[in-house]
Amino acid sequence: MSEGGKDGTHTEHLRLAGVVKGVHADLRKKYKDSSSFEKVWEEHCQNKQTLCQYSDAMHHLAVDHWAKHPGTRIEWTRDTVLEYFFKGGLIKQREKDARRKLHCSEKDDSEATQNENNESSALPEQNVCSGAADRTALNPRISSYNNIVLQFEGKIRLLDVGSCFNPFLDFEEFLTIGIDISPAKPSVYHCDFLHLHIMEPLQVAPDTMNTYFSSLKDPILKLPRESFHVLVFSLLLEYFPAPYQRWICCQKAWDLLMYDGILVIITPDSHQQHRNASMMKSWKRGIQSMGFIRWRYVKQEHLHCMVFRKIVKKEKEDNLISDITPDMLYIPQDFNDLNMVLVPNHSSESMLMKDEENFFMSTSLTELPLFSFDID
Ligand SMILES: C[S@@+](CC[C@H](N)C(=O)[O-])C[C@H]1O[C@@H](n2cnc3c(N)ncnc32)[C@H](O)[C@@H]1O
Repeated sequence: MSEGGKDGTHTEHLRLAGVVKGVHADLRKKYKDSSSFEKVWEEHCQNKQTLCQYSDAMHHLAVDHWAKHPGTRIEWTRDTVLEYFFKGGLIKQREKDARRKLHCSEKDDSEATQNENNESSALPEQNVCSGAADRTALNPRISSYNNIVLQFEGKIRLLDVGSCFNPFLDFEEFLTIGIDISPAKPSVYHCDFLHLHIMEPLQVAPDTMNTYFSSLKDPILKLPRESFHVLVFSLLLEYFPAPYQRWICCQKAWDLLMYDGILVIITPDSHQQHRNASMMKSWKRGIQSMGFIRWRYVKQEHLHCMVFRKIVKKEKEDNLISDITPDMLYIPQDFNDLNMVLVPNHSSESMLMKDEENFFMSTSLTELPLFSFDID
């Protein structure tokens, strides 16, 4: 490619990144200046021109500038989902659950009470010790708990929230439903996930379920509880200016997933892994308090990639006495006005966030993991 061509590509990359970051910055500013987020969000969703510019820019950024090589967040998600369901991931977790349950019952027999006043008492693994397995047997809503791994005559049902350009559609292992407030492709359904209504579960056979999801009507206003094997939030949560919106999204993910289903969260961060380690710990604790357990965490050069498995939710009382709040799903941009810098010659897109900057400016998101671990 000629120098002129490279320059042209670089300029276009900067322009697209500017559009995306400009929309994020504008939304955050309006949220900070307003007392009603609902109003800000409603106006945002009605601003079709801005939304279309954003989705078009995001689509081109992802397809023309980031995804020139294999190994993107999309491939990482696909490989990880397949590993979890088909290459022993889930089975190993179930074996660990069984061992833990055995260990807990042995412990219960030998020690009547041991006051463990430490952080681990807030972890969902303790659910198993505190009777969650019994609740699983008793609660009819949890009837799918033991079936999920056996139900794959069909495809893995995957709900891609904030899908934009439907990057998972072509993977034949998945029955993909892409939803977005502003789809960049006709195959993506219009849907505001924040206002999605959750219906009662469909009590039907898996193939009937798949037929149901293959014939959804646009826009999507409601979806049945406990019907997806996978939910994906790829570059979604940081779009929202308020932590409680991220919280609502994770709670809805829990509602929509089958037991043992997984929530994949991918969020940008171009710093070294340790820089925002406390933020990731906070996310982990907050999300786990909703009835998830983190199965995998990978830090790539520009991304945090997380997988949470849906387990039995803790009893409400546990959360009431704890310090769990939606603010745990914070991002640096929430309170870091110092991160705002003015970029000359970018007029309306001049408010750029340093924490987002390296990410959206990076030429490809294909780096190998810097850091990765499973839950134990
Ligand atoms: C940064 S883009 C990510 C696109 C794609 N997931 C990816 O990884 O490249 C964020 C997307 O989330 C969408 N979005 C934001 N809020 C949403 C909501 N409440 N419901 C559905 N989609 C939403 C935006 O329209 C945008 O397309």
